[in-house]
Amino acid sequence: MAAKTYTLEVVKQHNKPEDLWIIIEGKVYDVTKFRNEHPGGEETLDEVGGRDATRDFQDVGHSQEAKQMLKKYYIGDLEVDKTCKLPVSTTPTPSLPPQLPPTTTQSSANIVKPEAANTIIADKDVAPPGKQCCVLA
Ligand code: HEM
Repeated sequence: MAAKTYTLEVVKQHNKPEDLWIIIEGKVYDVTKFRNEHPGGEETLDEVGGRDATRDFQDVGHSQEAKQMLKKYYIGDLEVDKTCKLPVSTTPTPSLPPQLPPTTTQSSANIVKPEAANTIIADKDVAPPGKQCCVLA
């Protein structure tokens, strides 16, 4: 069954100690029950409630055990805003013009190579690293 998805607007509403959700790497976690048990403190989680805590979570250098614990609090995925420009790794390959086989009058140097086309698109259309879409903004 497909995972439940939540928009950022919905997640934002769960930002109170008695109703606390956070986002880590595009996944939504309900940490309401965990906040009292968090070894890093309740306030730490309160501060990131209702928003993307990916960077905060990574900056601490959480152990493998901590990463395993995430599963317990997972409630669904963040719905991707389709109007956002995502990093190139998640952008579907753009459709390219059909490539004609080289003829005697057309040198292969004139054919647009898919890698080259991607490079141009990545240069002007993709959000700079660290500014991932609207989520971390
Ligand atoms: C569901 C999400 C989270 C889980 C399951 C979790 C779990 C843990 C665990 C098990 C530890 C003990 C140390 C370790 O094993 O790495 C820890 C420590 C800590 N966590 Fe989290 N954590 C979560 C989210 C966060 C977030 C979002 C932040 C920052 C905003 C944070 C900040 C800290 C800090 C500051 C410590 C103390 C590190 C230290 O004393 O060295 N945690 N966490």
